[in-house]
Amino acid sequence: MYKLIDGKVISKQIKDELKEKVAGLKAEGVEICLAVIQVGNDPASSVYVGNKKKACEYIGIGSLSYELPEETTEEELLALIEKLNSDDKVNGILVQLPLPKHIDEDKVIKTISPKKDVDGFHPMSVGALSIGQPGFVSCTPAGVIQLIKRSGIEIEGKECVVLGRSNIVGKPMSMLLLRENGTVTVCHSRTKNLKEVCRRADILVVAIGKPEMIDASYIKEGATVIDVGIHRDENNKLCGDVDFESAKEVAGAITPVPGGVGPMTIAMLMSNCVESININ
Ligand SMILES: Nc1nc(=O)c2c([nH]1)NC[C@@H]1CN(c3ccc(C(=O)N[C@@H](CCC(=O)O)C(=O)O)cc3)C=[N+]21
Repeated sequence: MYKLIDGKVISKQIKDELKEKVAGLKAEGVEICLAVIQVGNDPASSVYVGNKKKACEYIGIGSLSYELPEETTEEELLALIEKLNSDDKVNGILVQLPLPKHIDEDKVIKTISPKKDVDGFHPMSVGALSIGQPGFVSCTPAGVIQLIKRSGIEIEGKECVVLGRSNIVGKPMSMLLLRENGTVTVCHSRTKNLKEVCRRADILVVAIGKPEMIDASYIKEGATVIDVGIHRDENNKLCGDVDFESAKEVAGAITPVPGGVGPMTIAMLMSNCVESININ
């Protein structure tokens, strides 16, 4: 019998803890504010941005939202970021990705002050994580660590396999598992014997970006399986990178999609916003 790792329940716990902290800070006269920038009106992005604003409201964090037209130039976006960088009332800046093709994402990410980089995407934040110095940690991998720990699953000494090597998930995920004293293997689309490598894992984190690719045959009996993927099929139904129905037959603990990692990403964004007061 598998244990369902419920991201809705755990993210609610975290948000409630943050809400209390924020109320305490308010009583001392400290206000927190997140600026959210969206360029264009991709419907999926609008849903995420809306969820972030709702979470801010719930916790008591102020939010400024900038909905810029698709034709916004890179210069205009960078100028807005510079303005928010030097605005003392703004603690965190989030630029929703992906951006329209005419805007250089790397340039945008580098322009956000590392002190306000609540997404943890700035090279300074990534570098700090890799050498164990304080800085913002990318929200999705941070959320995965919370899911594992708050489910009472130990990471130290475990075989951890991360499937995927993106800058936003796979790479920071491997650094975080290492920080927790896991033994970490990162694999990807060119890995030989992928199935065998995955089957070594006590903890398997899947962020490969292929709908329902990982079935029971990739999973060791009793392993913890965390599914970072999120896809929408032709009937608008959400699914992950893991074939849940198959995987649950062998996994010891597993996250669903939706209701797994997704809600944690937003909870950890809120956590980074609260953390930002120690950095400013
Ligand atoms: N600068 C930036 N930072 C991000 O953190 C960022 C981004 N850009 N661009 C897009 C991705 C995606 N992302 C998600 C957040 C919440 C859910 C989430 O709450 N998912 C729900 C389902 C939501 C639904 O119904 O669509 C769930 O899995 O249960 C999913 C995905 C943050 N991202």
